[in-house]
Amino acid sequence: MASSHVPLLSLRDPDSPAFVDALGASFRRFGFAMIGDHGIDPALIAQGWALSRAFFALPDDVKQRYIVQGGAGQRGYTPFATEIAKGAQAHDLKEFWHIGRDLDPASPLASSMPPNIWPRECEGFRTCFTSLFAAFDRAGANILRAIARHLGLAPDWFEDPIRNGNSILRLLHYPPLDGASNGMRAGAHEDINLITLLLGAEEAGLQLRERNGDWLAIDPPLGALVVNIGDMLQRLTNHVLPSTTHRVVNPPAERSGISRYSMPFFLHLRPDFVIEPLAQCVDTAHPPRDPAIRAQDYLHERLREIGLVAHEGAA
Ligand SMILES: O=C(O)CCC(=O)C(=O)O
Ligand SMILES: [Fe+2]
Repeated sequence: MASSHVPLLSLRDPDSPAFVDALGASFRRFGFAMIGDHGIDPALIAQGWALSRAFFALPDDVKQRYIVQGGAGQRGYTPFATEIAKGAQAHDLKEFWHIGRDLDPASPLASSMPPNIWPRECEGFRTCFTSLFAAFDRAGANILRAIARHLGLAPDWFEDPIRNGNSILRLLHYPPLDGASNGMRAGAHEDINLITLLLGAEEAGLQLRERNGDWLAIDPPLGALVVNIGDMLQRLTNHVLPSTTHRVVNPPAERSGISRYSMPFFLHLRPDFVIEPLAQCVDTAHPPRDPAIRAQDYLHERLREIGLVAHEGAA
């Protein structure tokens, strides 16, 4: 079979027609892109990795103090084997920490974006991840400018829809496998949000599902950003840009004693933004596929499906 791979792009000039074309082509083909030159400070990223390792190395009873009861895993700590991919039999073999946007508590959006919590045990955590959140937010906005151009929209089209977006920075830890583990590091799923920016995929395991059903390993060079389309952008573009199914498979025996760490930034729309297919992506041959829905309502529907929001009556 002809080899296919996700090309490595540079974000040095996000408005250049060459970048816009290459990014658009990669997203249409794979729903994924790889960006080497993303502009996020390597020293800040290195500090982020060190703090993530330090937090997950804490004893379970300490980590569990940072579970936000009734918070749908949107802030703080979510223990090992809590999240489950939609329709999967076994829970994911991962634990994670979520950081959201620091919003003025008086903002009308504050009810759908709870305040952050911070682990006392890890000095510098708040400062580092507040800066990293802002850096991912900027890189994401640049990628969305290129996506807007690719779709024939004004380059600043996404600026207002993502202002005060309900984005989340996730620190992920996939612990060593003991051999008896039932399930997968992350079962096959699609991301809920607009686009995802992921660091850490150089430790093998991430795979995307090609249109023909084959699984394709994502193998970025050290430090590169893996970017993928989520369901909200798929809905907005009437499926022109596909939200591609992906998973994280368990390592071979010789790597199974090693933790895997990754850091996805789920870039979300403003909670009150209404997602409906763009006129640029609809014609008689391609009628609208999905009904209009508020970003916040869609998020809640999906969080229930993956086990993070309790079912009706249990909340
Ligand atoms: O850890 C990875 O490489 C991917 C994580 C992922 O797909 C997710 O958290 O949605
Ligand atoms: Fe994902």
